[in-house]
Formats: sequence, C-alpha cells, structure tokens
Amino acid sequence: MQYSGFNKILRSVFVQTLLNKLDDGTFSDFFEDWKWIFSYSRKYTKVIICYTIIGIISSTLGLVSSVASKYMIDIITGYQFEKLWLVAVIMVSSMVVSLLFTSLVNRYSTKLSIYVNNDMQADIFDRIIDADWLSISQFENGDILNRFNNDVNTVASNAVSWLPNLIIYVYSIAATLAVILYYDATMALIALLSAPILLLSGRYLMRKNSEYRRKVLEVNSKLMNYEVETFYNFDTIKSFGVMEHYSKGLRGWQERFKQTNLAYNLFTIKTNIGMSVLSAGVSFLAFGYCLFRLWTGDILYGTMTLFLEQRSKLSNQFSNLVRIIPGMLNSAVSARRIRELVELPREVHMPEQSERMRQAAQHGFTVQLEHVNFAYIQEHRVLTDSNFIASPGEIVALVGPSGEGKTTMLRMILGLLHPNQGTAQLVTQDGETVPIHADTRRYFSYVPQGNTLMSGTIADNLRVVKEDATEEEIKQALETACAWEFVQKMPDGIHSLLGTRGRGVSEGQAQRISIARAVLRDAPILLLDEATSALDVATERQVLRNIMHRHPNKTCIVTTHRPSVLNLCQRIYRVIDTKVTQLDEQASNQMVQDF
Ligand SMILES: Nc1ncnc2c1ncn2[C@@H]1O[C@H](COP(=O)(O)OP(=O)(O)OP(=O)(O)O)[C@@H](O)[C@H]1O
Repeated sequence: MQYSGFNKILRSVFVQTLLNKLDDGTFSDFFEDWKWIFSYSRKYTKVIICYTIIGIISSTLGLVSSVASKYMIDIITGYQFEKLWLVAVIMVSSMVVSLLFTSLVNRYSTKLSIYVNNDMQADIFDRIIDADWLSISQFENGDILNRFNNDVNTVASNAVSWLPNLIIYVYSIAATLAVILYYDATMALIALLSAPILLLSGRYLMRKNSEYRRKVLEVNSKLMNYEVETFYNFDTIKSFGVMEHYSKGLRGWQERFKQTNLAYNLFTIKTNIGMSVLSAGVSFLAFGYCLFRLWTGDILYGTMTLFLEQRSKLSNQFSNLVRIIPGMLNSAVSARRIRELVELPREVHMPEQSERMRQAAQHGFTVQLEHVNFAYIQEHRVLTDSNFIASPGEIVALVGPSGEGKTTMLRMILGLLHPNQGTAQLVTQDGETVPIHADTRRYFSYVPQGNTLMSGTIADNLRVVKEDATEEEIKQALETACAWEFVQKMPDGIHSLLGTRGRGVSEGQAQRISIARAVLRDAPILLLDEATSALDVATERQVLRNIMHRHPNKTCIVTTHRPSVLNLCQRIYRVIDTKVTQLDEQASNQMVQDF
C-alpha cells in the first residue's frame, strides 16, 4: 500500500518533470497567442469551414487524378484500351475542377485576410485611444505604428488561412499516405521516416524562430521611430544644419536592421537545408525501394509512377506544411506584440453619472485637488500633499519654474493621470463631488503646449470638437480667440488649407486657432497650458477677457511664465519643490513685479 503511494508520487513527479522539460513555456505562450488570434477570426467561422471544405475537395480531386493516371499507364502498358476513355475523362475533369477550387481558395484567403486586417486595426485603434495615458506613453510612436501596421498585417494574413491550410495539408498528407498504404505498407513507412526527427527538433526551432523574429521586429520599430521623429522635426534638423548627423543615424539603424535580419535569414536557410536534406534522403530511399519492387516484378509501371508521384506530392505537401509553420510562429510573435498594446490598462469610465453631470455642467464646476501626491516613477515625487481649487467665473494661474509640475497638475485635472494619494474631483453648484476620470474630460477644453493643429482647413480643425458647428459658430469662436481678424483676410477664410501641424500660419496665429477650437467646444472648464505664450501682451489679455466676458460661468486654469496674465487672475498657485502653494495678495504682487 505504502509502496504504491510512493510509486504514485514518484510517477507524478516524473510526469511533471517530463512535461516541464517538454514545455518551457514555448508551447503555452504560442497557444495563448493563437487563442487571441482566433478570437478575431471566430466570426468568420462559416467562411473558414467553407474554405477548408473547398481545399479538401480540391486535394481529393488531385489524388483522384493521380490514381486515374496510374490506371491509364497500366492500361496503356497492358494494351487494355476499352477503359481508356473513362479514365481519361476522370483524370482531366478532376484536374480542371481541382484547379478551379485552388483558385477559389486563393481568392477567399485574400478577401478574408483583408477583412481580418481591417477588423483588427479598427479594434486596436480604439483600444490604443482608450488606453491609460501613462501606460501608452511608455511606447514610442514608431513602435506603435510598426505594431499597428506590420504586426497586424502579419497576423491577419495568417489568422484565417492558417487553420484551414493546416487541416488541408494534414488531410492531404493523410490521404496520400492512405493511398500509398493501400498499395504498399513499407512504402508508407519510408514516407513517414522524417516525422520523428521533425517532432524532436520542433520545440527548439519554434523558440529560436520566435526569438529571431522578435528581435527583427524590435529593431524595425526602433528604425521606424527614428524615421517618424526625423520627419516630425524636419524644421529643427534643417535649421541646425544637422542633416548629416541624422543621415548617419539612419544608416546606423539600417545596419542594425540588416544584421538582425540577416541573422534570422541564416537561421531560416540552415533550417531549410536541414529539412531538404531530410526530405531528399527519404525521397532517395523511396525511389530505390520502388525500383527494387519493379525489378522483382511485384509492381507494374503504373503503380511505380503512382508511388513516385505520390512521394513527390507528399514531399511538396510536407514542405507546404513546413512553410506554414514559420508564418504561424511569426503570427504568434506579432500577436504578442499587439496584445502588449491591446492589454494595456484602459481608462476608467463611469457612464452612469453622465446625465446628472450634464445637467450640473450648465452652472459650471469647481476643480478641487486635495492632498495630492504623485510620481511618474517611484521615489521620484513630482507633487507632494498639494491642494488646488478653481471655481466657475475664475481665472486661476499655475506658475513656477520649468519642470516643476504645472503640466502634471493639468494632466491630473484632466484625469489623464491619477493621484497616488489624495483626491482630484469636480464639485457641482449643489456641492456634489465627482471624482475626476475619463468621462469627466468631456467638461474640459484643453489647449496644450505647442502646435496642435492638423492638416486640413481651419474649419476642419475647429470642427474636430464639434462636427456640426455652423460657419457662424466658427466665426464667433475665432472672434473670441482674436483670430477672426487674420482668418477673414486669408484668401479662403475659414476654408483656407493648413499643412501638417498647421503649416501656413504663424505660431501665434496657430495658438489662437487652437484657443478658438477650445472655445467652440464650449466646455465649462478651460485649461490653457502656455497657450498664449506666442501672443503679444495686448492680444493675450484680450483673449482671456473675451473668454470670461462671453462665457462668465467658465472655470479657467492657465499655466504661464508671463506676468501679463497674472493680474487678470483671481488666484495664483506656485508649483515648486513638489509643493503647490497658493500665493497671498502680497506675494502675488511681488511675483508680478519680479517677472
Ligand atoms: N511622461 C512622463 N514620464 C516621466 N516623467 C515625466 C513625464 N512627464 C513629465 N515628467 C517629469 O515630471 C516633472 C514635471 O514635469 P511637467 O511637464 O509637469 O513640468 P512643467 O512645470 O509643466 O514644466 P514646463 O514649465 O517646462 O512646461 C519633470 O521633472 C519631468 O521630468
């Protein structure tokens, strides 16, 4: 009894060790990735089944045609002409139908991969846009672009066709083997000789392939990011005259890309050579065996032709099977890279509060931060025990040296970042408090630092925040932002075309169009992050006065390095040494003088 218990434990330990040895995570990771891919292709199940059936029929017809040709040879060599026509008709018609079906499979797989590509991209796009700000900002733009395009393309081109192809190839191999087995069991055994070697080397090859592929994609992402950044900063590069530096940089990345790609290519070549040698060895053995059987008179010419044809077919089907394996592995690597984006934490939505909040929005909101601590990176505090309040009808300023945390405060007010400790909330006129989150962002208009215009007309740029805005509404917003004067002088007025990042207007004009866009949104809270830095003092003050005069309920929060705005503000907060301190009147006046 005791012995049997011990034996059981020993056996289970042994089985577990064996399983661990067999799978170091390579297979389970692979299955996880493919499970994810199937979640996309699932809705095309019917088409996939149809595709598989067509493939199987086409392969069967190919086989029928081969068997028919065996009989044809036997008939001719045996001079039995009476069945010749029947066999010829079977042979030709099965070949034609098989060709037709192969073309159908090709058409289907292309269509499906486009559907899946579009589906996946649209879904990933929505996920990226809804991802938690801090998490997604860890990824470089070029890397996101590479995953979004190349990786999705790799997955989509295999997602739908892989399983049917696998079924079709395995079926074809099994059917071919069955035909061979029917005529000669030893021949079938010879054809199967390479299988154990392939199975044994499978895990190693899978892991290596995934490693190489991942490296290639990572370097490709870096290269892409370099290109994106270079084109984005075209003006800076040109004005510093550092084209050569960037040109050299590009070549450096290309060199790394070349090396990783070539290393991968070498691995692929070695694997192919190994497979081909194995397949050639089996082929020679089969050929020798056929000749021997023919010589001993056990088989006729027709059977020998059938064997040799099936052997070469088997080897083709085997290489087809082997060829879909890298595609399948590469898809798993790409799927993992896409999942890293898709599975990023998403923003927190609280839609149930929407209606109540919409009603409260008419009276404006107070923005309130209490005892807030925040760090982007642990142990590297940006805000400590910070308090802040801004109410409807007020302009409140955040000032302080560069890099002390003003933009971080705005990100927290917008709900892009969340306090590690403390609270960030909106307070309604009735005193109800609502924690700031992704959905409260609809009550904000934000003008970030830098040029945020996009290519399109001025009207297009404004309508980003209000699709159905009339020309009159656009004009009013431009007037409030002191932009109408120059826009109306442009040849096409609000329909004037701007290039990428607002090319075609000056920095100050671009800032005013951005402010007009924020005004058009007509949200109860307006955040201006150095948004008037390129304006002259008179225009800057006029813009702020217009906003507060035309929208008296607005809560306006500005960050600034300039004194001109400060004496329009009801309150000034200084951000310094991770602390946010409200300045009293004397300190505020002193600050205006010190600027
Ligand atoms: N995405 C980020 N990840 C990590 N650290 C960040 C990130 N953004 C900002 N920081 C750090 O947070 C600190 C505050 O940055 P923030 O942009 O809020 O400063 P700021 O006061 O707005 O500066 P400026 O006046 O120059 O715009 C800086 O030390 C900066 O390095």
